[in-house]
Amino acid sequence: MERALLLAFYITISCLAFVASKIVIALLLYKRCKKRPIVYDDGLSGGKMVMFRSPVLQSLTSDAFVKKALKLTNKDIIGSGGYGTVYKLAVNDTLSFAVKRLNWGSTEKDHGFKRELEAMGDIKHRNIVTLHGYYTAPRYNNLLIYELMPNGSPFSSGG
Ligand SMILES: Nc1ncnc2c1ncn2[C@@H]1O[C@H](COP(=O)(O)OP(=O)(O)OP(=O)(O)O)[C@@H](O)[C@H]1O
Repeated sequence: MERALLLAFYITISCLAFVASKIVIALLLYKRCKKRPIVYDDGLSGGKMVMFRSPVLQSLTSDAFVKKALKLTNKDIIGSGGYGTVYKLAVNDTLSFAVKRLNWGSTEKDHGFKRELEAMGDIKHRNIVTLHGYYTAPRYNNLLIYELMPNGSPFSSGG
C-alpha cells in the first residue's frame, strides 16, 4: 500500500515537472517571438522594411511609411553627419521620425550590419536615441528610422 502511494507520488511529481517545463519553454518561445522584428517586403521597390518592437512604428502601415520615406527631399533635411543625411519624416501632425539616409547602399549582403542594427533595436536608454527600424532596397541607400529628438541627436556635439 505504502509502495503504491509512493509510486503515485512520484508519478504526480513527474507529471507536474513535465507540465512546468512545457510552460517555461512556451514562455521563452513567446518572449523570443515578441522580440523578433517585423519584416515587410516592399514589392514595388524590391526593398524590405524591418521594424523593431517599437509599437509606434508597428502601428503604421509600412507602405505609407516607405512611400513618404522615398519622397524625402532637401527641404526635409534636419542635419548631416559622417555617415549620412538626416531628414524629418512627418507621418501626421503628431507623429514624426528622424530618417538617416546612409551614404552607402543596401544591407542585403551585409549580415553583420543587419545583426548590429537589430542589436541596436534592443537598446532602450534615456541617453540613447531609439532606433525604430530600417529600410533597405537594392537600388536605394539604406535608411535608419530613429525617434525624432526635439533638439537634435543626443550624440550630436553641435557639428
Ligand atoms: N534622432 C534625431 N532627431 C533629430 N535630429 C537628429 C537626429 N539624429 C540626428 N539628428 C540631426 O542630424 C545631425 C547629424 O546627425 P548624425 O547622427 O548623422 O551625425 P553626428 O551625430 O553629428 O556625427 P557622426 O557623423 O559622427 O555620427 C545631428 O547633428 C542632428 O542635428
